[in-house]
Amino acid sequence: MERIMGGGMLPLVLTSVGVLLLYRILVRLRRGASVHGAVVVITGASSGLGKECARVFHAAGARLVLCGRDAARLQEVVQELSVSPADGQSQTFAPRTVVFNLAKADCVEKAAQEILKCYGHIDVLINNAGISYRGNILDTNMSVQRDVMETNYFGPIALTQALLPSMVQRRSGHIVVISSVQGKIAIPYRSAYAASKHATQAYFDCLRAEIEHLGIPVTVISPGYIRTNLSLNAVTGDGSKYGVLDKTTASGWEPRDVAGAVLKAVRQKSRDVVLAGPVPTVAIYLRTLWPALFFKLMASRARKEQRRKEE
Ligand SMILES: NC(=O)C1=CN([C@@H]2O[C@H](COP(=O)(O)OP(=O)(O)OC[C@H]3O[C@@H](n4cnc5c(N)ncnc54)[C@H](OP(=O)(O)O)[C@@H]3O)[C@@H](O)[C@H]2O)C=CC1
Ligand SMILES: CCCCCCCCCCCCCCCC(=O)OCC(=O)COP(=O)(O)O
Repeated sequence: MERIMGGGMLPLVLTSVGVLLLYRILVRLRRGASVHGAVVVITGASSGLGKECARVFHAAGARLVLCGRDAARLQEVVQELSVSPADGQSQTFAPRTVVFNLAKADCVEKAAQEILKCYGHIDVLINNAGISYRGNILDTNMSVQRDVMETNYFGPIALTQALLPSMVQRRSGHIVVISSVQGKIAIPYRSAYAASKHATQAYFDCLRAEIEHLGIPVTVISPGYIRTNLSLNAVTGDGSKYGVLDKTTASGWEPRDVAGAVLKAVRQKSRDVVLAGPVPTVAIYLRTLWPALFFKLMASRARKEQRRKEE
């Protein structure tokens, strides 16, 4: 036995241990940084993707600050999380809540101070809250165009700018925004929504470049359809609620899976993530590489939708 260990076995054991260590290092690098104990702020945490993000970050041991307009719905999420299981060995923390309306400029600065008071600092800001829109530009009030911009663009950037100085001071933090495939391509009858998401993409791309040297990453996530209440809550051209669960939304990705991808993007500090199937992905490339064809396809889509409405 001794002869075997001294001769052929020892190098074999050492090589196996080396390979195992290398494998564990690679797995850890792929998984990225842990969020255990990290202070993670999530806007729009009362439903849909925000609520699922709350679930996965909570399970991973993050200290959450959940934001939304409705205190009672946020408390329901806190209750649900208090009985939801931790991910493996992680210790979990009871979430805090901050209630405010992102579309009201004068509320955001005060809310940012309240958020900072929860733990004294924040590690990750996930700008998730948003509303959608359905309408023909010809019949859409300017007030609706502005309102969608307030919720989807001005609110998130105001919150980001209010929280950023504390991250810069600590030279630590991470800004995430949930945009959409419609931040990369514009589809007909979604003008307010697509414009707000294009503006979001542009702002956070600028921010990424401006703060990279401070070690604060910026992640823009652009999902395709997700099975949430987004279309039910969408506004129409006259400001009334659309109130329909579209087929595209109902057959979209599971919010849980998208939230898992958000956690992965945070751990890996990804810069730009598109979470979509082959058709939207090809459409994004087409918009840049063959715009004339893309515009024809969009015009044809608009005509078809118009005919459907007239039938
Ligand atoms: N579902 C989809 O197909 C897709 C969604 N997205 C994006 O994902 C994000 C989450 O949407 P989703 O979960 O789908 O939709 P939901 O309608 O389920 O959730 C939207 C969330 O935003 C919050 N919110 C809306 N308006 C405001 C406001 N003025 N101030 C503060 N919070 C507000 C709502 O909270 P409350 O009403 O309680 O205040 C709610 O929690 C959005 O940015 C959306 O654009 C991107 C691609 C596809
Ligand atoms: C394989 C050949 C493909 C050729 C490309 C044809 C172009 C087809 C257009 C595809 C359009 C995709 C739109 C996707 C939109 C989307 O995923 O939006 C996500 C949302 O934010 C949903 O919000 P909404 O309120 O609109 O439901």
